[in-house]
Amino acid sequence: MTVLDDLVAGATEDFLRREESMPLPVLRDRALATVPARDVVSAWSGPDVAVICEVKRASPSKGRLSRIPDPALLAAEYARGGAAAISVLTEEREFLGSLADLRAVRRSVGVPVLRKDFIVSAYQVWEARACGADLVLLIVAALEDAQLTELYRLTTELGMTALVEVHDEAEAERAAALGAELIGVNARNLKTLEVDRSTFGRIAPLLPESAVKVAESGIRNAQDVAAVAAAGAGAVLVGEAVVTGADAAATVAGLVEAGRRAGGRTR
Ligand SMILES: O=P(O)(O)OC[C@@H](O)[C@@H](O)c1c[nH]c2ccccc12
Repeated sequence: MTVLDDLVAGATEDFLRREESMPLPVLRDRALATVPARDVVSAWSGPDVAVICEVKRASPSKGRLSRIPDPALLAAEYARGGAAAISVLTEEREFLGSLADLRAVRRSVGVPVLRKDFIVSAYQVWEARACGADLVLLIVAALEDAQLTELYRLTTELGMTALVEVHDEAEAERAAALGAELIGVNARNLKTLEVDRSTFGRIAPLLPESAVKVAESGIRNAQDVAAVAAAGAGAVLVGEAVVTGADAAATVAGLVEAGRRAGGRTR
């Protein structure tokens, strides 16, 4: 079993347990009664590199990163620093997240919110919407083509945007074939947990020009933002660097400023 297999197995067990207390028809009614999803991609099509900041307490590779007693407050700090969106890890076992975190964050900010989890079933997509999510992560490495297509369609039908995550050339091809408009390139190999900062530059040229490309993992500072921007990133997704810094809003503002410079604008 790879780390990814383990995470998927755990997330599956957990959603099946939740489904026992909230059957799909009930969840669907909730999701359909939730405020509509916020628009994502059109807002990020300008020259600036959008900065997506993550609420991340822990990870399998690093263990505990930050306590984050109040995710809503942290997300508000990210937004104050200029974050274009907030990613909320809802995986409970290794990342110590929850759907309650997602709901709280969605209420506290005006920018789009991503449910970051190991999504392998329609149930989890409905859950995301019922908690207010505007985006969901779909990890190509965790999904068969038929599942990927089904979950992508459902996400779009519910008015949300899918961030389709790839790690290698073959996955890039599958994301392109899907017609995904938002594609994340994860520099962390979910099988080995190693970060390879050359990943984005290698994979991005294989993706459709029209897709907004998100550089994920291992972004530490302004130089890292500039490097992926030069390789075609329209957005960056940052976790560790923003949860471990002393002043989250200031750290985010520094990355946002780097994203503006990369886009050729200064203000
Ligand atoms: O903390 P970092 O290195 O800035 O990485 C953030 C984000 O890219 C990472 O948390 C991530 C990317 N894809 C994932 C899939 C599942 C869980 C986590 C992730």
